[in-house]
Amino acid sequence: MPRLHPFRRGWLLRLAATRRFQVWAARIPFVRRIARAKGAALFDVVAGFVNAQVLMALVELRVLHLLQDGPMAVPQMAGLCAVPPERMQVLLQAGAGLGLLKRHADGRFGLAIGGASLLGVPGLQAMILHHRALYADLADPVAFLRDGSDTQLARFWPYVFGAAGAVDPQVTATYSELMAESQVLVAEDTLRMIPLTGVRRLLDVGGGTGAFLAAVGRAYPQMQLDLFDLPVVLEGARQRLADSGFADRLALHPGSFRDDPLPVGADAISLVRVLYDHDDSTVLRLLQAVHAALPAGGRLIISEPMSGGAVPDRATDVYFAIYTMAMQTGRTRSAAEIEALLSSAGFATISFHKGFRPFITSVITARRG
Ligand SMILES: C[S@@+](CC[C@H](N)C(=O)[O-])C[C@H]1O[C@@H](n2cnc3c(N)ncnc32)[C@H](O)[C@@H]1O
Repeated sequence: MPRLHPFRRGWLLRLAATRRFQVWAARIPFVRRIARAKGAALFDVVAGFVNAQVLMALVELRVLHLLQDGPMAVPQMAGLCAVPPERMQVLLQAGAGLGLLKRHADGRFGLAIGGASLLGVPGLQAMILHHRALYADLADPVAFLRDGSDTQLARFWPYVFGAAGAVDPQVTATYSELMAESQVLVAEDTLRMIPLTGVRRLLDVGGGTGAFLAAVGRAYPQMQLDLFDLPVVLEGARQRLADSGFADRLALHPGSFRDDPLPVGADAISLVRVLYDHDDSTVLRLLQAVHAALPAGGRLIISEPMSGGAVPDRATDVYFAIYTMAMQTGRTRSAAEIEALLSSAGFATISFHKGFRPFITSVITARRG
């Protein structure tokens, strides 16, 4: 829609909210098309939670897996999923409505391309299932907004609160697995946007079990790799990376960036999906520590989903902003906010690279002057 003067825009908004306008709009062909598109978009928002819960049920009941070898009849699926047949029919029909399943002429249901693709995205099913905690927190959204001090999601991810060693290894393993699986797409996009040619040694701070470094290691066979994360997380990384094929160029540095200095010697440092877990003062201290650990001209790469800021973004300003709010400790920042923190920490030559899938990641690079 063309940009309107604020006065005319206010008038248009008041008009659009009247029933008379909507009746008129439905009669005029061109306006009717726009009104229908706006109506459909609005309905998508209204239906969003139900769509998401249908998806949750399909994943939890492993419906997509069950249909991997071919279409099945509703009674058979009902038996396998222990759901009454008439309810299973509704669920499968809903899955087809969402484009995940296909309803065949004989009434059986099979996988559609959408459902098959979902099975192919690494970590996506585990991600979907962990949303149970977020949805529980959002069951009363107004209560959540007024006082979000006790959320299930924060309990799901206790590592962000804990100092090194304060976290249960079992919980850490679950969390690290989820992070490592979902890291594949983040690494793919980050490395596509930011070639690391010329980097001799990369330190990945908060690098989890090393999934990002593994992708870097494969793409840059000469690069030395350093991984810094909480001791309990690096325990998991050690086993994972032992037979990765580049253990000889990888050094693990257990520690907490809240309390310990960062190792020096790398000419580039990456922070992948780290900043949005923490408040501004922790982020500023971390960026100052990164600045201190880099040599003059050293490079920092920040990769995470970012708010659209002045131009609100559908994915990051809804999903990630609410998600990080439920996490309680951090927030989804815009590129401009991260850039301001980088400047305060002493960085120069800061540039923003908007992701081609902003819901996966965007990147900011900066240099120590
Ligand atoms: C959201 S995860 C991202 C992991 C990985 N970079 C990725 O994108 O998959 C955040 C990481 O920061 C680490 N982390 C949190 N607090 C930390 C601290 N105080 N010191 C070091 N690492 C920390 C966590 O253990 C976790 O591995």
